Amino acid sequence: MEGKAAAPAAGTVLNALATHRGSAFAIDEYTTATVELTTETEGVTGEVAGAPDADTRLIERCVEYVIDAHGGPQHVGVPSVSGGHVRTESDVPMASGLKSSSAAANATVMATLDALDATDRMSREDMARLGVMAARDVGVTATGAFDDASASMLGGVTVTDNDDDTVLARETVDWDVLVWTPPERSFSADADMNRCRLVAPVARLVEDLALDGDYQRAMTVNGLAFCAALGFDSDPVLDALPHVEGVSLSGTGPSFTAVGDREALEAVRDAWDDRPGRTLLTTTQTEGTQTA
Ligand SMILES: Nc1ncnc2c1ncn2[C@@H]1O[C@H](COP(=O)(O)OP(=O)(O)OP(=O)(O)O)[C@@H](O)[C@H]1O
Ligand SMILES: O=C(O)C1=C[C@@H](O)[C@@H](O)[C@H](O)C1
Repeated sequence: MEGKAAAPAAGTVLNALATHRGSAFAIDEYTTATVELTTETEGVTGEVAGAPDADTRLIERCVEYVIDAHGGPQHVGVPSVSGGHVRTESDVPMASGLKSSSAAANATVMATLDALDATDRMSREDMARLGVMAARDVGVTATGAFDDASASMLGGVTVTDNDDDTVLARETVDWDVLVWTPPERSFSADADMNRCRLVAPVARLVEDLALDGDYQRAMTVNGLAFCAALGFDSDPVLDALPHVEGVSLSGTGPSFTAVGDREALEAVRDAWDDRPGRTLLTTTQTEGTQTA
């Protein structure tokens, strides 16, 4: 029994760390999960291609949850599924603000369902919720990050309430996207929630703008507020503002994303290329997570 799925990374419109309401958009960069299930051995093992020391608890827990729900004798007969192995391969740098954890969880949940021939037994929103449950269990998230998970699962841009894991709004968007990823990492679980709560009034304004569909201005206000709250230099935002309306720190950093038309983003790239790390010109993604 083998299944495979690919989930897109995402960028931030509104960081949920202040109010637990967030907004994110899917981008055309992927994490792929391959899952093999067995009826012979007990337990689930995980592997991240090219990163032998990576923490695999999130993807293992995702497989376990899907087996618990859909791998029993009533679904697959006897013997039922008892274990498996999951391997991820990713273009999305880990812990860089581009929602690597949500992409890994979504790809793994859908790949496990694919291995069970059961992708039609769950709604896509519920698949994202299962990944969020696993992320909460293993402690890789601050709020559950349903904003990131839903954007990566459904594609387009979503606005969510991460306390009850509901989608408040979803739209498809067609933007070019510039990403700058510095060499450092920044784990969401280590973010200073107390400092983020200080910018809650600004986060509520960003939410209003996002729910009005004014995503790009929302993003920029978010970027300035969360650079201050999370201790990141806001100069990358200022570099971009002569050229685009939408630019922000993504997730809990250190990556930044800018959105707009390609010519404007090429001008931003000239400025961001002087910084250490890598820049990438890509686009938004509207299909979300898919079997591969
Ligand atoms: N390709 C992957 N395969 C397996 N697990 C992964 C993968 N990518 C990320 N993870 C898990 O997610 C954790 C990083 O989560 P974290 O939320 O800090 O990063 P992020 O999602 O990239 O950041 P942000 O939420 O700011 O965008 C890793 O420690 C690992 O547990
Ligand atoms: O771990 C979390 O709860 C989050 C992490 C970041 O990606 C944020 O951008 C997101 O809104 C919530």
